[in-house]
Amino acid sequence: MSVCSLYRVTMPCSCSESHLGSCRKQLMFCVSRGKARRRAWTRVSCSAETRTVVIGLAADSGCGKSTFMRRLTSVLGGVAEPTRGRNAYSNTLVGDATTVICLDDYHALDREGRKEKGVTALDPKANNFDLMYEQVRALKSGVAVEKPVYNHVTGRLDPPELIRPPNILFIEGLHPLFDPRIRSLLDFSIYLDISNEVKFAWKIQRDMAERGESLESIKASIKARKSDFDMYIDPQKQFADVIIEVLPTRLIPDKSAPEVLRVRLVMREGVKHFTPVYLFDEGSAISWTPCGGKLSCSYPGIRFFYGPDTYFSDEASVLEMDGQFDRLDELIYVESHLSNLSTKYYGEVTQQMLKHADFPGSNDGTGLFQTIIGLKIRQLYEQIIAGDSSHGLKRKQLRRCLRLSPV
Ligand SMILES: Nc1ncnc2c1ncn2[C@@H]1O[C@H](COP(=O)(O)OP(=O)(O)OP(=O)(O)O)[C@@H](O)[C@H]1O
Ligand SMILES: O=C(CO)[C@H](O)[C@H](O)COP(=O)(O)O
Repeated sequence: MSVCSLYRVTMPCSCSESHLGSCRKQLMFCVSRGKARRRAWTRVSCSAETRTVVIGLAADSGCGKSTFMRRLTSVLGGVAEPTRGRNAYSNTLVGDATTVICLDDYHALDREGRKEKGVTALDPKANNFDLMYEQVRALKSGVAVEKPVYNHVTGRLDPPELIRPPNILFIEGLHPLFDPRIRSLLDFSIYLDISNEVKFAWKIQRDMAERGESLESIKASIKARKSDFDMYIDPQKQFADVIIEVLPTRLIPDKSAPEVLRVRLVMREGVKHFTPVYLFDEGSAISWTPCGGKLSCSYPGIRFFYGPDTYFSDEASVLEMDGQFDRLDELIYVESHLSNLSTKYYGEVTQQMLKHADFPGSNDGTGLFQTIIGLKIRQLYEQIIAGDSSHGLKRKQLRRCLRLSPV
């Protein structure tokens, strides 16, 4: 009887039962005289995959990126927290499955340098796109990086921090969609398009109430950034897969009331792993005023609209919500009329919204659409990983990526 050496092979497989993990199977087999004799599947384990999915979130400063990120990381499992350890001024958030890096960290000119050269942080000259590209590319391929840290308190660059590749990497900031090399690394992209009236209202609320700035200085800062915003930030929306537009309501005639919002979720057609959400009937144009016995609406009420549209000459679907909810638990009524939500169980959108009822925008379309995008990103991630796994099962590829180790 020949002596048999035992080998173990680890290979990917699909893992529907896992939340955000992926599945690895181990095959034990016995080799004698160069031939595999006996084999047995030994273990199926759900574990973090090395594949990093990269999502870009672009918006001007004070447009709700951090608030959006808090919702997203909650939907994706876990709370994203500041990186523990060395730098208290780190801008990075690390969660169980996600890492959020803020692209302010790639400012090539610090506050003093920008002042000397007379440029704003929105100007590409003030940012190091080569390094941004190299580091996002490294993380996407599973390699940790030493990322710079821009310190918003001192206005200087601090010593770099170590960033390990997560399951999902969010790059948020002023320019995630600016450089074509970086755009090519993104699996999905979002642009927050906040109208001037609303941006102004949010900025006043934050910078006056929380940071003690004067109304005059806020106005001056918005004015000083306006031309660079129009030139370098706003055009990025043409490259986004999904755009969330936030505008004043149309429900109150002759008044731009930024406290009541009309929010439009623009979803480009044909985006890989993303199916647009629809109301009642896919592809139809529908206007819906749901305020009746099942949804309490005080003045000025709520109006939904859904229909096909074009965005920068591309086909898109738009879902719009104007107005605000009185009672968040009644959102289930709206949720039950929406399709393609990528929920895992009935009422998941409502449950997520109730969980974070204290976040800004929870009673209007901003919170609702951010939550839906979170669920869509979760599905996108799972589909990408499942795709990798089933490809991994193809024999030729499998041979290339097998890790063969004697037991
Ligand atoms: N959906 C919303 N509804 C109402 N207010 C909001 C909403 N989102 C954000 N805000 C408010 O706007 C202000 C800016 O939000 P946030 O800090 O999330 O923006 P940001 O884009 O991360 O800003 P920065 O880039 O300057 O750090 C905050 O005061 C926040 O409460
Ligand atoms: O636009 C910004 C962030 O999105 C900031 O203005 C930019 O990062 C510069 O920061 P600071 O004003 O703290 O020097």
